[in-house]
Amino acid sequence: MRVDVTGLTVRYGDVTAVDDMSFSLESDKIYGLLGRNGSGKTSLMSVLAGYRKPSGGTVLVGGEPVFENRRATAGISLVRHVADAADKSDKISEALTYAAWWRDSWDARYADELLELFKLSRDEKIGALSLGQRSAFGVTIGLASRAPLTMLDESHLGMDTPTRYKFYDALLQDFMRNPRTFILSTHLIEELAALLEEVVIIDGGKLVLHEETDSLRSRGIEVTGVADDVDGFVAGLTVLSEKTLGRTKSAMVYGSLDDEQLAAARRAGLELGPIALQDLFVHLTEPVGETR
Ligand SMILES: Nc1ncnc2c1ncn2[C@@H]1O[C@H](COP(=O)(O)OP(=O)(O)OP(=O)(O)O)[C@@H](O)[C@H]1O
Repeated sequence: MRVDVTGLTVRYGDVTAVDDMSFSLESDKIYGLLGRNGSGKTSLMSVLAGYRKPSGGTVLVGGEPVFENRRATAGISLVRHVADAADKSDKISEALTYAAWWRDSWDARYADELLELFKLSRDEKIGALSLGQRSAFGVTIGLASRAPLTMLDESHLGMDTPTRYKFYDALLQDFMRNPRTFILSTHLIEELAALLEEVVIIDGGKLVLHEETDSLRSRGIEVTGVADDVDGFVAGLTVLSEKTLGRTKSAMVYGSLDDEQLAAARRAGLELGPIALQDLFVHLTEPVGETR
């Protein structure tokens, strides 16, 4: 499902959470939505889901405005950190019935498969679930909705590492079987990078960049080698982070290297690799003057 956002503004009283934002997302791709705390991710997704009326600008999903448009919102699923569609005293089975009622595209058999994958029982009360289990239940609702636009807001919260990887695998497998547009908001870009075709970074309610993940990686480079050689090589370059292990050092450098620099790196026996996206993200959203 295609998404077109033009001049979108979301205000809460005096607070501008989304500030004149414009971008378009194509159908059937997995997008990462990245932003620091309070950058406007949840506000943006709430408007895309039709939960909230924009204060200004337009949002079209599949070419249609979404606010108070039942036909458009039937094709959209937004799962926030907690299973907010469900009453905490509801059992999982009751919450699933509600989710199924709301969506034409709901796949009950797939929901059961996901419950089994995440080891969730239908008789469990939502309020009795741990944070990680609630997140897994949210993912179950999000994936089984099979909505043409599915948005998962920090859906990995509280999940342990094996569960997060189960979630990523399930999402990718289901995306390949049933392509649709996913927007995944996350702080764990490194873990998700293999899934994300494009990344949207926002900061202070503004769009910072919208770029293919591979092209984002080419904005920097990791330089590894003997510590003194690395230090000599990166002098004068923008270094985002450094790690030292014994005599070996790795430095994340922002920007690309020219042919001369590449040749110098080879001569010095330095290894060059892709930059850590997490470091790039921090750099691109770092307030001026802030150091880590
Ligand atoms: N209901 C509200 N009333 C007033 N201000 C709000 C409300 N919801 C969000 N805000 C403000 O809008 C801004 C954006 O918040 P939003 O929740 O959209 O950011 P976020 O990127 O999702 O944050 P996080 O990563 O911390 O969840 C913040 O300054 C926040 O304090």
